[in-house]
Amino acid sequence: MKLPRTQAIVLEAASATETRTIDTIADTVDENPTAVTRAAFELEEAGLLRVDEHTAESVTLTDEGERYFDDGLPENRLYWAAIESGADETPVSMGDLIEQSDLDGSEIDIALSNFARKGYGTIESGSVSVDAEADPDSDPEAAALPDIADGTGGYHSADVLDALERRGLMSREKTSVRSIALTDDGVTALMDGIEVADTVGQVTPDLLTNGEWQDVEFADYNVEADAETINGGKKHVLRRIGDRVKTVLVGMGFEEMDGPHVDADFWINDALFMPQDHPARTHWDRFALSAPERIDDLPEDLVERVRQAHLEGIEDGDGYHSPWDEEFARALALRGHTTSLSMRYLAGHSVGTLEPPQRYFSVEKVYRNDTLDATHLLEFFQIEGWVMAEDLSVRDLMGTFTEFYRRFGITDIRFKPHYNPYTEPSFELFGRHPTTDELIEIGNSGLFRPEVLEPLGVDCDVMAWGLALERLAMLITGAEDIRDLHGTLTDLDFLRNAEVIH
Ligand SMILES: N[C@@H](Cc1ccccc1)C(=O)O
Repeated sequence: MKLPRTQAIVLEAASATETRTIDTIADTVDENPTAVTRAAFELEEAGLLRVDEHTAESVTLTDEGERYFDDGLPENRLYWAAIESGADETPVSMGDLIEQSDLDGSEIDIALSNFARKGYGTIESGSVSVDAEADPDSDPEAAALPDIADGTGGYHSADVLDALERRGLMSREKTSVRSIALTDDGVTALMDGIEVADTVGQVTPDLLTNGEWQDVEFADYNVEADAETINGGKKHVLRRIGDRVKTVLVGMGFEEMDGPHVDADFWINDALFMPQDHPARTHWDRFALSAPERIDDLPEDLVERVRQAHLEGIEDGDGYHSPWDEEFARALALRGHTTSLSMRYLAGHSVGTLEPPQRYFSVEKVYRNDTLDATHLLEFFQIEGWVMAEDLSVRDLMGTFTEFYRRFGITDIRFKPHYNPYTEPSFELFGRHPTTDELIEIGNSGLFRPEVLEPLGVDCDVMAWGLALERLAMLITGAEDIRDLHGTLTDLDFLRNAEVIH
């Protein structure tokens, strides 16, 4: 029988009496496992081999585990230091021991709790005594570390592996292992003799340049063969959705704004007619800067007009009549919303005075001192936007959102009357989560009040909004916990597989 080279050597390396893993075969024939897998599936198709698949668990040391493998477990180091200080005869002061054992920071706590757990001795009112009979070197956790390090740790008892995993010294990973064995037909084929056919599995640069590709016979390509999954680098799902949002908004005629992440309270709050004693302006909610503490320059005329609006109100309105302090307005903080950018643009401070009609947006990070939970992060992306035109109404606002979300396949949008110091009327937006069916808040919006617009020098209508990119991402991907999307608890499988419509 004639077989392509890889198939021939794989068949010869296989046995009828025992199954051998692809990795073992790959080692024996000195080929890469992917090529061996491909050949094995082709041989299976020809009825010459059986390919079995099962999942196996492999265990590896974490960085911390590696460290203890090199230096010894902290509790063992404490034990030996104690023995050396004679703590098997008379108790020794803990402070001295810690110094001698060279344990640092978090290792001390780890050493103490495991020392007690493993019965190496007792710790009483600051003194340590050890049990001379204890044998930390044959402690099963210590004994498992070298084996895990060289890849044979899987044979240790589940209890020991569990304990190491709980301590964060080891992690388990499931891998799928394929093994092969000869079928009867395979044995017969081998006995009849195998010849290597001149087929080529892959086009190489050499074949192309020397022209041989014209003469060689190519191996059939099995598109159904199970191949190794390669997780290549890709843009983060949130970034992909953010990019899509930008494309959609640009398509709807919007231009992009940018500006500082750290900004003066003046732009973040005062220009928005947020009273200086508003609860959101306390240290509870904002991340204030200590160096530098204040912005150097603010546009003086504008500051004066904003101050007037706060104190006395504008023509048809009434101000807050509460104190307004320019120093307070100069304080710097991480922006809690990107409406600071809208203020800079509307004031003519970023790209000069703007005449209606205008449409602007940004998809940028904002920072809030919130409590982390399934729907809140301390930093998130806001989709800020505004439209400046004559005679805008709530209908325009709703129409814009309906249009925007429709581009992402989201058609069930609800509006709830709301209050913002800077918009009137104001609406919160809700969207239905595709898997939980719950309505989740996805944004906040409204028409800027004259108290905001007049000092900025804008004499037509401006409707505006701040939408949460992460919430949009939850609606698009079905993620139920925002922490799956970014942060330290991200679900890697989710990030690898989540689809974003482009
Ligand atoms: N700044 C608001 C969003 C918003 C922007 C503009 C107008 C109305 C609302 C928020 O962060 O929730």
